[in-house]
Amino acid sequence: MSDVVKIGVHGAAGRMGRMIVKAAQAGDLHRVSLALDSPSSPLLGQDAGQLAGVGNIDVPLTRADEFIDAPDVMIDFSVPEACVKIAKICGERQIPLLVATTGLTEDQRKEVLAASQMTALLIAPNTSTAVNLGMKLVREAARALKDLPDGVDVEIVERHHRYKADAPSGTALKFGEIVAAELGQTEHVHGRHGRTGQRKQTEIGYHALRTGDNVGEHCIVFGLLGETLEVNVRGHNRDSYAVGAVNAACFLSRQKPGLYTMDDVLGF
Ligand SMILES: NC(=O)C1=CN([C@@H]2O[C@H](COP(=O)(O)OP(=O)(O)OC[C@H]3O[C@@H](n4cnc5c(N)ncnc54)[C@H](OP(=O)(O)O)[C@@H]3O)[C@@H](O)[C@H]2O)C=CC1
Ligand SMILES: O=C(O)C1=N[C@H](C(=O)O)C[C@H](O)C1
Repeated sequence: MSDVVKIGVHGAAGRMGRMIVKAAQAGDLHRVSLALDSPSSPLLGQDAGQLAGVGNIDVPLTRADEFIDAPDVMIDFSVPEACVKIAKICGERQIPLLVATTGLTEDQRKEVLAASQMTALLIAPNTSTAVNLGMKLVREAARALKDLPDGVDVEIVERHHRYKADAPSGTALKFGEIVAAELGQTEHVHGRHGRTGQRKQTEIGYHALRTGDNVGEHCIVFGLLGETLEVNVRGHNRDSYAVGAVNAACFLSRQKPGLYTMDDVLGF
């Protein structure tokens, strides 16, 4: 039996989907066997490799609601509504699934999570190694600063390209979740405007910049009296997300049903 991991890409014609196709075709450990996209995509039928700029790979872009042959693992970089649908299919067909799509509502996230009862599932708002290491550093910083007599103010600034549809980023929300768990913050404040009054100690602030073609930057600010600590991660291009996603997918393809994290993949 071939050891080459057959990868399905959901959202394959998108900015990230094309990067995933390119990364999945590199080397000899994995290959794209399925490329799915919107049933209304004008690109249906076109070769996924051609769309990704890597030449013909004999994998046509196919409607996400009409695929027969199951891959060894599915990678989802799509939109929330489609993510929920593919998670249901992958759960029912026991296809391991990496969910990278962000902007899901709490109800949508719960629907996706149900798939982990039947197959291996990893929900990763960010598949970059540097970002996930940054999350580890932020957890340590919050843990170290949580009992300061004068307190610590945490604000998260994220920067993304003008095309991004959700705000703040899923990565920023995950950073906030990590900080809140350590500091016990309960109020997530998105932007500020008007006479807000003094900042409360229970707040975490989020600020989203949308400019140009920024592929993703996150700065977690720990404000103390007299000094500031910042953890900053900046993407140069989308390669870090794509390589991280393909590595995570190959990890998932070997796992039993259950919920996994990027820390499991990276060994952090
Ligand atoms: N976890 C991570 O590391 C990262 C996560 N992301 C996240 O990935 C997601 C995608 O980002 P990006 O690639 O920039 O976005 P794009 O909009 O470029 O890609 C989304 C793709 O999904 C397709 N799509 C829309 N509706 C459906 C459907 N019903 N079924 C299947 N496919 C559908 C879109 O097709 P169409 O254009 O025709 O609508 C498009 O091809 C975002 O949520 C983003 O936040 C991004 C980078 C890194
Ligand atoms: O939309 C993007 O581009 C990105 N989205 C993800 C998020 O919302 O965290 C990950 C990365 O920051 C790029």
